[in-house]
Amino acid sequence: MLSDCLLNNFRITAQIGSGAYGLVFHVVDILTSREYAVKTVFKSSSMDEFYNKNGLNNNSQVARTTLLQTQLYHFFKSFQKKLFLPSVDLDSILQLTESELNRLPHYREIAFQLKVQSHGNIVKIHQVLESSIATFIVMDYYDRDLFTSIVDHKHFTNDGVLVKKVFLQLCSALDHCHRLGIYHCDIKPENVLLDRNDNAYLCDFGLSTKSKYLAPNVCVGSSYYMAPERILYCLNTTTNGMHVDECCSKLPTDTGDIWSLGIILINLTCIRNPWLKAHQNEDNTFHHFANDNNVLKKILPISDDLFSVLTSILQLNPYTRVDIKNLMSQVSSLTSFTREGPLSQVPILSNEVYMTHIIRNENLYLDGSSHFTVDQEQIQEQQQIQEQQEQEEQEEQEQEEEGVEQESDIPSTYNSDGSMEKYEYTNNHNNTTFLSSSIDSTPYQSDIDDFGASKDCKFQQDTLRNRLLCLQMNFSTLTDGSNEKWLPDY
Ligand SMILES: Nc1ncnc2c1ncn2[C@@H]1O[C@H](COP(=O)(O)OP(=O)(O)OP(=O)(O)O)[C@@H](O)[C@H]1O
Repeated sequence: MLSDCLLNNFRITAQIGSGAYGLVFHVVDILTSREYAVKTVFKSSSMDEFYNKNGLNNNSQVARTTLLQTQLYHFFKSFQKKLFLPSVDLDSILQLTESELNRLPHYREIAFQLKVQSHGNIVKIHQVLESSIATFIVMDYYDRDLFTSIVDHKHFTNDGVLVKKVFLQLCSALDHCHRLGIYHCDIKPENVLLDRNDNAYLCDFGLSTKSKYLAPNVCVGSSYYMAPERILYCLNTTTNGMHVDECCSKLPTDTGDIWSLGIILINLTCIRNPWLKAHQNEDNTFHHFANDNNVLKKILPISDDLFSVLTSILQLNPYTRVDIKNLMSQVSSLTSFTREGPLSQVPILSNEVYMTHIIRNENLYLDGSSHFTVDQEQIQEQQQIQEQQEQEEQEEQEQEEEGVEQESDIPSTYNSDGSMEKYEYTNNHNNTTFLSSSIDSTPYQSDIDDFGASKDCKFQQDTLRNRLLCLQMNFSTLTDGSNEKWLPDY
């Protein structure tokens, strides 16, 4: 519908993605013939006006994409299909203060991505164009995402080095984000893009946050990949030989991302998800895993080596999860992913392979024993970041003490696209969790600073994800007989 529309020097060729408040287009620069992706984020005020004017209920997810397309079409049409828009200085976006970001919530995603995009495995933003109804984010374009590549193309089934490469690049990108104080919170294969040489690029910072800690049960992310403490925080959990303190009022955000990496590692090696959600009461498989993690070996064709890596990632206690550097070291040293088949033998990565194909622009390197060491420059950079974070935390604390109202940096900007189903959890004081389908337009309402309060939180479940097989079975039957019959073909 929008093909042949011109946005400055970019010709729109096709729509390649959609969200509740946004659409993603493939465009070609008519001056250089280079391809780009343009994410169009509609301003919530313009959306509300549009819905009200047309007497529409903005809760209908199915209708949303069409409405966004229609609104954009009319906008282009009123300018003879040629829009000439001013670009916003990228440095000025990086300088936006917390209160400015609260007034311009759709700029939060852009600001966070700009902050981390110097890493070679993060999608780069080139321009931000501003109009009255939407902001257009011009980014590098990649024609495959990791989900399609794993599930549809079966691209990783025969190539253990490729699994390591993509996984380690993703780890490296995430480590970079965490070192800069940005926590992605929506790590999943759909948010990892691949270039023609199978290099991975992390995208979609729409749910990312600067909060180093989140209250238990603050649900943020996509259900299959979400860490258990974001879904149902168990008091006095003692499973898997660990103990989560009952009094814990805040939990680290970074280790939630690490949990998601563990699920991606399972996707890459087994082409399946272990459970629909890490909820002990509502997910049978996860419930059994929480009582005995050896279940993973029964439900997945994984080698003992991979099992031990997964055990270090999928710790119920967020504080005992492996850190990213150790995880990278463990994965690069793995000699097998599965018990049988092409992934049952995988080479250990040499320093050279690691440096050339995996880390590229980073300062990390492997020493002879395959452990990561960090150079002096990196240590200094980390110290500076840590000092800056400590200063920010101190300022926040001072503000709190002075009674200044805290501003949450949980995104509250725009919805997920029609392909996602959203579910709302309300966790009350009795620790009873209700599940109800929600088509509310605001993804997250939690006040993250009010740790004591009951939490209203919502998270998304991508219906398309059902293409990735999930092991949902009658567990007594599983433990009864041969496991193989429960393993879907792949
Ligand atoms: N730079 C890009 N190159 C190619 N495709 C892209 C790019 N950015 C996004 N896409 C495509 O558009 C889809 C939606 O993009 P993105 O996830 O950033 O938007 P969103 O509105 O936040 O969606 P969601 O609600 O599903 O998270 C992606 O899954 C991907 O298929």
